[in-house]
Amino acid sequence: MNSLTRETILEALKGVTDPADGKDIVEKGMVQGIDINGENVTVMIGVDPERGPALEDLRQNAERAVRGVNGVTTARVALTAERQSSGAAAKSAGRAASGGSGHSHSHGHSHSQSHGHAPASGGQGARPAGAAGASGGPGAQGGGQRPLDLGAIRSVVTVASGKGGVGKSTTSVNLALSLARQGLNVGLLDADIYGPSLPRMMGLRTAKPTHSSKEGKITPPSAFGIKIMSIGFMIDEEQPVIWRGPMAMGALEQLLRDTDWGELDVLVVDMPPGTGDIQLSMAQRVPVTGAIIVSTPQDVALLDARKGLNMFRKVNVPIFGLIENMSYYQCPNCGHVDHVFDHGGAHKAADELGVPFLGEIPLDLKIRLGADEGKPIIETDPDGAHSQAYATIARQIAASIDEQVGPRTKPKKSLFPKISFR
Ligand SMILES: Nc1ncnc2c1ncn2[C@@H]1O[C@H](COP(=O)(O)OP(=O)(O)OP(=O)(O)O)[C@@H](O)[C@H]1O
Repeated sequence: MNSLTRETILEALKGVTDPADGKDIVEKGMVQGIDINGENVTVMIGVDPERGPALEDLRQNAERAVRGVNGVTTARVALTAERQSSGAAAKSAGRAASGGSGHSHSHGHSHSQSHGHAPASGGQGARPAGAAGASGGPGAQGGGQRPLDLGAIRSVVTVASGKGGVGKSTTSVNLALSLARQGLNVGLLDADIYGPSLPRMMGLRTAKPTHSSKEGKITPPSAFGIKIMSIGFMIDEEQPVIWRGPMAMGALEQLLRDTDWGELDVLVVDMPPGTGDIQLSMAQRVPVTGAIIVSTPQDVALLDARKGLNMFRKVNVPIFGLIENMSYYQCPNCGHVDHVFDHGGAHKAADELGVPFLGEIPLDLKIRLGADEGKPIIETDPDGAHSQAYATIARQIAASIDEQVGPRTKPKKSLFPKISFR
């Protein structure tokens, strides 16, 4: 059982000072995020982007401090920009200024599980469109936020959950693979910039993106025929300062836009858990074609799932439906089905909330081991019952995509602005 806490990490970081004034970085509110994943700790430190290059010592000191905490095996510290004027943010991200860029980062605190400390995005509405713009204009509420132009990406499907640990990433991976097996060109974006798990789940722990021959673009690693991008590919001890300019959301936008995705029928986005600012920002800035909510059968998770639904509704993102994960346990020997939790809750909730129920995925060791070992069950047991369950859901998603953006046509040429990764 992991005994590491946010408090222990913060305590260690108190010994790290900002060379500008000798004050400790915790006191100064520079610690913007702490993610504890077993014995692996990732810390985000907010700095003025101008000072980024001069603060490598500070970063290394912080990394040493965290590594020195009892129980920590891997410590990663990344510098990110704490404050930017909207003009500077727009320039550095090569995009029109968004409501998210001129925020004041009031919180000097950190997080461990909620992942919810991205800049607030000004609370403005999105224009939820198919990535090709097919369902365009009418969804706008409040204006102000311009969704990114995703060029040759035909649709974007976000996989969200009201709380962590419900199996959202596992579901994203298996649905992406299932969609690919159904003949779609699929990409997978790990939007959980604080606790990225897709590199591990796709067997790409040591993979790295490379520079693309297309100017300003990076070629993402691929696994099982799917292109994957994750901040997890960049955060490591050798190459630690990855996005000192843009803030959390800006980094995510860069990942999205700088990646040479090629032509995709669907980009599956594994959202960070919860319904905080980054999720809202994502839903506003990315032209999401549809959202899927993953929930476990427990009531509390369902309450959280409702929050997730409401968030997407608020920004007019079509909800493709609810999935109940770890729904039941089927004995691998005798086939007996055991409803470990209060089975069927998600189905009932979906009915009450007027959203489609997409299906249920059993609690199964094979699914867990597959995800944890980078060998997703869709690949290891493509014809098994669990893969069939994912396939049934994937077919509904493919149909919903077609409903939103129209049947497959030749994707449009990318209109991404040119930005460089620093
Ligand atoms: N259907 C399932 N059967 C068995 N184990 C599962 C199932 N779905 C997910 N798991 C396991 O549950 C754990 C949490 O899953 P996962 O990381 O996908 O959740 P998450 O909601 O993305 O979590 P986080 O909020 O931390 O990003 C993992 O160990 C995973 O292997």
